[in-house]
Amino acid sequence: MSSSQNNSHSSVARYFDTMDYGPAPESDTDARQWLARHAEGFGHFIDGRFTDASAGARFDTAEPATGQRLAGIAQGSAQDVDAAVAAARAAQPGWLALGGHGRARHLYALARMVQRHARLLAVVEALDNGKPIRETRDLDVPLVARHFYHHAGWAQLQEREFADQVPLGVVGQIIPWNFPLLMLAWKIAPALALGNTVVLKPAELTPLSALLFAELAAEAGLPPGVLNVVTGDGATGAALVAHEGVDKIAFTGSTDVGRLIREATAGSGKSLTLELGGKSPFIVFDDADIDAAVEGVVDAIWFNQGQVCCAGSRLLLQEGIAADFIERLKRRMQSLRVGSPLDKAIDMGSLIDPTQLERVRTLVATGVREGASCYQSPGALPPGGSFFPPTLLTNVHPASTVATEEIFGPVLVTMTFRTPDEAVALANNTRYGLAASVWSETIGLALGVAPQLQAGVVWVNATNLFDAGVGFGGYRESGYGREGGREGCYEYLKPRAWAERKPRAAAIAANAANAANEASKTQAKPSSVLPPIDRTAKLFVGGKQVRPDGELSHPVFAANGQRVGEVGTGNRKDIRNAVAAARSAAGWSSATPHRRAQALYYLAENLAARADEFAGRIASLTGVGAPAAEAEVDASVSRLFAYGAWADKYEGTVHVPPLRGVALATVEAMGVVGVVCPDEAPLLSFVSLFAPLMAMGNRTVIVPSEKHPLVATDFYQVLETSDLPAGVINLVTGPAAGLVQTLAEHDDVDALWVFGAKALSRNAERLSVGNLKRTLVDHGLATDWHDAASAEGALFLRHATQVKNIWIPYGE
Ligand SMILES: NC(=O)c1ccc[n+]([C@@H]2O[C@H](COP(=O)([O-])OP(=O)(O)OC[C@H]3O[C@@H](n4cnc5c(N)ncnc54)[C@H](O)[C@@H]3O)[C@@H](O)[C@H]2O)c1
Ligand SMILES: O=S(=O)(O)c1ccc(CO)cc1
Repeated sequence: MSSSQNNSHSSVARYFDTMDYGPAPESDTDARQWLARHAEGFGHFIDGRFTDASAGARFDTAEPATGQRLAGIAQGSAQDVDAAVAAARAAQPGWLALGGHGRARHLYALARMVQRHARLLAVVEALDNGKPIRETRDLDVPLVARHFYHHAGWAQLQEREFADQVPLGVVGQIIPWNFPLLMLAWKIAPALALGNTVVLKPAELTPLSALLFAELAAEAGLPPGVLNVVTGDGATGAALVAHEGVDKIAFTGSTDVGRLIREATAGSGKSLTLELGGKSPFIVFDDADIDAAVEGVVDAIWFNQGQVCCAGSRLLLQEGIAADFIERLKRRMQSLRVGSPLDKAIDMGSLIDPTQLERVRTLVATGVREGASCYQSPGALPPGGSFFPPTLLTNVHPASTVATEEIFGPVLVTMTFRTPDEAVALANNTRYGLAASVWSETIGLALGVAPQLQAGVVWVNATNLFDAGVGFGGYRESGYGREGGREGCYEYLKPRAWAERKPRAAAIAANAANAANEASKTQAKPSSVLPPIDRTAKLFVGGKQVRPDGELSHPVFAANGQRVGEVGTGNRKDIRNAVAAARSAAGWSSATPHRRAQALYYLAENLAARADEFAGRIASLTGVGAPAAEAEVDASVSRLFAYGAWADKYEGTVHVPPLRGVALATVEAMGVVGVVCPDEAPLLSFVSLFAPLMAMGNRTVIVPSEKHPLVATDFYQVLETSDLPAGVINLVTGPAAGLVQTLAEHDDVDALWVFGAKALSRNAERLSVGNLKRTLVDHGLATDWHDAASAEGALFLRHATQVKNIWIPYGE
C-alpha cells in the first residue's frame, strides 16, 4: 500500500471515528468547458442562434458562492426584444401548423434532451445560482424533464381536449433567479405545447441555464424562432412587457414588479399571469408526528436557502408542543451544513448575491430589534460568497416585520396558537396566499383546516411537493393564474369565439340596423306594463332596496327618447356598503352546490313568470322588436338554468402525482366580485355575468348597464321572491366610470369583471393593482350574449373560481 493510500485510508477512518463531515465535490469540468466555448461572451438566443446584442452592452454573471466571474452576458435593448418578438411571430404559424402530434414530438425531444444533459444542466445551475448540486440534480432537473413529458401529452391531446380554444400567439415570459431552469420549464412547456411561441427573459443574476437550454434545444431540432432568449435586467423585461407584438406576459417574481407589470399592460389587451411572493404558514397541531414535522420544517425553509416563494417561513405551533418542538428543531439545526454548492454533502449553499445577503441580515436585525430571539446553526460558513446560516426567530409578534415581510432567505419565524380557529386566523393573517402546510395525525382536523386556508396549495403532513400535472399558483397578492395541469394550459389559450370578437362600436352599428328593421315590423309590448314615470328605482344592497347615499337620481330614457323613469345615482359610499354586505354573506361561499343550484333555478322560474313584463321593458328601452326582446328573456331563463346545472357539476378533480398519495384539486369561489355590465342585451348580459359567479359561491356587487339600468332594477323583485340570502347579489346603479374605479381600488373586492367601453377595461386593470385583483375584461370588444360559445360556460366558471390543490401523501 502506497503512503498516499495509507493517508487516505487513515483520513477515511478518521471520519468513521468522528462522524465528521467530508466534502464530496461534483466535477464541474463539462460546465467550465461549455463556458470556455463562450468565453467571448453570450449573445441573445434569437431565431435559433446566438446573436450579438444590438447595443453591444454587457454585464457579468458570477458564482454566488465565490463571487468569481462566470461569463459575459448581453444586456438586451428594445431592439433586441423587437428582433426576438419578430422571430417568434414569424415562427408561430408554422409551429401551430405542426399540429398537436408534431409539437408533442418536439416536447418529448426536449424532455429527452434534458435527461441526456442532466448533469451539465445541474452543475451550470448550481454554479450560477449557488444552490446545492443535490437539489439541482435530484429535484430541479428531474422536475424540468417531467414538465416537458407532461406537456408533450397536452400537445398530443390539444385538438380533442381544447377544440374550442386557440393559442394566444407570442408569449413574453419573465422569470426570477431562484429556480432558473425549473421556472423556464414551467413557463415554456405549456406555452409551446399549445402552439404559442416564446420570448423568455431570464433573471440577470442567473441567465446561464436558459442560454444552455436554448442552445441544446436548437441542437435537438426545435425550429428557429419558437424559443428565443433575451438576457438583461429589469429594463429588458420592461421592454418585453411594453412590446406591442406580445400577446401575453407570464411573470414570476416579486410582488412589486408584478404590480408594475399589471399597470404597464393595463388596457393593452395582453393576457397576464403573475406568480408572486409568499409568506407561507407551516402549521403543527399537537397530535402531529413531531419528528416528521421537524424534518418538514427543514425542507420548508432551508431548501434553496429559503429563497423559495412558497417557503414555509412562518412556523405556527400549537401551544402545548411549542417548547419541545423548538428544542428538537434547534438540535436538528446543529447538523445542517452550509458549504460549496458543488459539494454533494451540504444542506445549504450560498444566497444569490451580496445584496440579498444584506437584505436578509437587515431583516433579521430588525426582527431582533422588534423583540425576537435569534438562534442560528453553529457550523462555520465558507469564506467569501454570500453565505448565511439557517436562522430561527422565536418570540415573534404576528404584526412584526419578520412575521409579515417576505424575507426570501433561510429565516424561520415562530408563533403559537391554541385552537384550530386561531391557527387558521394566524395562517391567513397575511396579504399573500401561495402555500400552506398542515401537520396533524387526525385526518379530519387536517382536511377540515385545509379548505379554510387562503392559499393556492396546501400540503398535508408534507411540504414542497410539486408536479407538472398539479396546478401551482397563488391567492391574493401571491398573484393569479396557475402553472401545471389542465388549468395551466388554459393560461396559454383563449376561446375561439372570443378570438373572433369585433370592437363594440362596429357590432353595435350592425345590430342597430337589424333591430330598427325588426322593430319596424313588430309591435313592442304596450307601455302600460311599465312602472309609472315618477317612480325612482333604488339600489339593492344587503337584500333590501335602499336609497343612494347621495340622495341623487338620474333619468332613464327609452329608445324613442321618452323619459321612462329614474334610478339612484350610486357613489363610493354605496359601493362600500354593498361590498360590506357582500362580505357578510360569506355563508354563500360554503353553501352546498345543491343549494346554489336550487337558488338559480328558482330565479329562472320567477323570471319566466314575469317574462312579458321584462320583454316589454327591454323592447321599450333598447328599441328591439318584441320577438328579439322575448328571445332575450328566454335566453336569460335558459342561462340561469345552465348555471343551475353547472353549480353542482363544475368541480375539482383528483390528481395522482408520482408519489404515494393524491392531490385534490378543489375549486373555490373567488369571494366578493365586482361586476360591471355592458349596455347591449341588458338582461341577458347581466344574467350571464352574475349567474356563473353565484353558481360558484361568490357574492357580487353589480353595476348594471348604465344606459338601461331599469332592466336590472326590475330584477329586484325576482331576487326578493327567490329565497336568496341577503348580500349575495347587490346592485348599485350609476355612472360606470366612477363605480369601476371604486370597485377596482377596494381591497375587500377579490376580483373584477368589466364589460363595456374600452376605457373601463383599462381602468379596471390599472386601478386594481392594490390587492392585485384577478380581472376579466372585454377591452371594448363586443360579446354575442346569445351565443353560448362566447357567453356561457367554462371560461366564466374558471374566472369565477380559483383552484386549490390539497396534497395528501399517504402510507407509512
Ligand atoms: N410565485 C412564484 O411562483 C415565485 C417563484 C419564484 C420567485 N418568486 C418571487 O420572486 C421574488 C424573487 O425573485 P427576483 O428578485 O428575481 O424578483 P424580481 O421581481 O426582482 O425579478 C424577477 C424578474 O423580473 C425582471 N424584472 C425586474 N423589473 C422588471 C420590470 N420593471 N419589468 C419587467 N421585468 C422586470 C427581472 O429582471 C427578473 O427577470 C420573490 O419575491 C419571490 O417570492 C415567486
Ligand atoms: O419558488 S417556487 O416557485 O415556490 C418553487 C417552485 C418549484 C419548486 C420545486 O422544487 C420549488 C419552489
